[in-house]
Amino acid sequence: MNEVDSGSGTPDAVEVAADAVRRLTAAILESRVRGVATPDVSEKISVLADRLEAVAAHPRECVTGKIGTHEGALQRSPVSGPKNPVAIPLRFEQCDDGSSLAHTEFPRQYQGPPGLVHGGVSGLVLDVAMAVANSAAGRAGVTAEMTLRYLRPTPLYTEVTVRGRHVRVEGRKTWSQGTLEVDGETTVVCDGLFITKELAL
Ligand SMILES: CCCCCCCCCCCCCCCC(=O)SCCNC(=O)CCNC(=O)[C@H](O)C(C)(C)COP(=O)(O)OP(=O)(O)OC[C@H]1O[C@@H](n2cnc3c(N)ncnc32)[C@H](O)[C@@H]1OP(=O)(O)O
Repeated sequence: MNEVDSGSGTPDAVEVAADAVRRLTAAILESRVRGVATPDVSEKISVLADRLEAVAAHPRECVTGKIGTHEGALQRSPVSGPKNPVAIPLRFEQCDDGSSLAHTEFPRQYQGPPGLVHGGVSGLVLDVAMAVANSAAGRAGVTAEMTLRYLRPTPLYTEVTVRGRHVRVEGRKTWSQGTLEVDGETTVVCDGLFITKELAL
């Protein structure tokens, strides 16, 4: 089993900052924070945001490369990216049979119904799990269709196993399947159709 490249091993300053923002996001959502989120704390956070925004490149300058191949795609991904503060982040491994595998716990910021993972977030994660398996099979492409079946609730702060596998191909079409599992039980199944396409971004 190989870890799919989603980080350098030793976190760099951006990864450390992204992780701190992730913790901040979860903490801001906690009701207990209301008492300490004084104007002073809020102002400090806003000052930092202003400072970084002032030196950040325009978003359009950041987008480079081709889908499935460009360096850092997984590092900046909204699912697996250690450099992306909105990412969980998930560390995918590629199994010997080509499927993708990751283990995670979803924190508060991914909540849908109380205590449960938002269904759209499950879809987001499974899209990437399938895309990683497709890329490993040399079938990078874009998502054309996803059908999600929510079989059981997926709880927050509980270990969730994420799997993606490549099912079959026909011309430019690739069918794949992804699952979320908790305690060995499948909570969400996603069937996806991907169309092979190189994106010149
Ligand atoms: C070692 C491992 C390292 C891995 C390291 C890298 C990992 C890297 C991970 C990155 C993870 C990012 C994963 C994000 C994945 C997204 O989020 S992609 C973003 C969401 N998707 C999109 O934006 C797609 C938008 N749609 C489009 O661009 C176009 O509609 C499409 C899908 C490309 C199709 O357009 P097209 O190229 O003109 O193709 P077209 O000729 O219309 O159709 C081709 C065939 O597909 C069929 N088709 C097209 N659309 C559909 C549809 N919606 N439903 C059913 N059939 C369809 C057509 O009927 C046609 O079938 P045939 O006639 O050939 O039988």
